[in-house]
Amino acid sequence: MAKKIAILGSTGSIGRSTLEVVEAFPDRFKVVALTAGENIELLAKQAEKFKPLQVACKNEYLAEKLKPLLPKGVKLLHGKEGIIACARHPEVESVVSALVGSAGLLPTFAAVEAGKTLALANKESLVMAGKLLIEKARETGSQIIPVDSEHSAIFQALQAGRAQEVNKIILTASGGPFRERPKETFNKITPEEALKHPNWRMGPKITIDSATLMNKGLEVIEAHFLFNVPPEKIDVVIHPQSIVHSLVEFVDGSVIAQLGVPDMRVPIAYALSYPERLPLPFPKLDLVKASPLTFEVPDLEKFPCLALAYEALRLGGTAPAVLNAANEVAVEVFLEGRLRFDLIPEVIRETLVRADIKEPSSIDEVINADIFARIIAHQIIDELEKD
Ligand SMILES: NC(=O)C1=CN([C@@H]2O[C@H](COP(=O)(O)OP(=O)(O)OC[C@H]3O[C@@H](n4cnc5c(N)ncnc54)[C@H](OP(=O)(O)O)[C@@H]3O)[C@@H](O)[C@H]2O)C=CC1
Ligand SMILES: CC(=O)[C@@H](O)[C@H](O)COP(=O)(O)O
Ligand SMILES: [Mn+2]
Repeated sequence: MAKKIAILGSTGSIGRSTLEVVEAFPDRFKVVALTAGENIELLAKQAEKFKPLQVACKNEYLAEKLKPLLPKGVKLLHGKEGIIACARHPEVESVVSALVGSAGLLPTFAAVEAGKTLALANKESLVMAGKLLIEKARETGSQIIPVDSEHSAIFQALQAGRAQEVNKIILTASGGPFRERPKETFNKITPEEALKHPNWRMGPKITIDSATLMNKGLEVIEAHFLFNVPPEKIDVVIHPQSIVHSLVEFVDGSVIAQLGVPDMRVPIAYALSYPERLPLPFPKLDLVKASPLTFEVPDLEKFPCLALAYEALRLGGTAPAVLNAANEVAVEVFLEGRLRFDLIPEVIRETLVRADIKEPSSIDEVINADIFARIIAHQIIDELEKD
């Protein structure tokens, strides 16, 4: 029987890679629902090809434009409610959460609330509301399987031992495009330069996060919530080749790693087929060609975002949500050309100082923290513009 899936964010980098996996295994997966933001032309093409029961896009205006492009019989929804309805669709077994940023929080939470298996790419939802999401998953029996390459690697490596035998988790980071660039020139970095990731083709937001190392910071927080490991047992090591996707060190000193070519279709397929492995028809790793594999200590002075993420995780409560919101604002404004690259961490640091941090008891409280942090971050950017 084909597994029935919903893909939230099917027009994005992860969404499109997921559909390539589905296309390679048409008997294994049936697309029930697809959602897009603004790219309704691509959504219409995907609907034509994969024949979902239901689709949703960002708003009513776009839905009106999408309507005539859709094949007959496909139900059309829009807005947050429409995307949430796709996540909760009664026929859906697995939800791929591939929205970017805080827009992913409510649909991801809805999938977990509905007890779906969650193939999670949208790391921001775990960063914002990790404790609440994990608690809800326990309550509903929803299984969360990571799609993020490092977390997929850790998820696989953890299967080599027991929870109490884990000494530490080691996340690998490529170091991004500015690993070797002198810090004194960071004020001159352009969006075009920062959008050139050395190893992965990804959406713009995560590509900038990789360039600041905030992506690794978000991944430390993601790992903490997914695997219930304290921050002091989560290390980051720079590995410029992105072949070793991450590692787990056990109490006996054994270190178990997962390796592979940098291709997101591999962790996506694993998250969809787990515990099975699919015979993927994609390029495999040639160890000799990939050599040498090298490792370095991250430079926290050059890349303060990583240290800020550890700090937010240690502060707890709404601090990771505040960090995430400030980062989303700073990245957006940087991409608009209105904020210097080297000021991204300054905006985040100052937002954390000014925000009111507390323990959230509901998703609504997390969303409030996100809204207030965005206001503060914009104020800080306005102040910086005046200087
Ligand atoms: N790309 C990668 O290789 C990896 C990504 N991730 C994570 O996966 C997630 C997705 O990343 P990626 O695929 O690169 O991002 P993209 O920007 O490529 O895609 C984002 C998707 O979300 C949709 N979207 C954005 N905003 C909204 C909104 N407000 N309402 C509805 N839909 C919206 C976009 O729609 P549209 O384009 O139609 O506007 C698109 O389908 C992120 O959390 C990222 O950190 C993790 C590991 C690797
Ligand atoms: C593919 C993936 O999982 C990304 O999160 C990737 O790891 C980004 O690369 P960096 O290691 O440069 O952040
Ligand atoms: Mn990753």
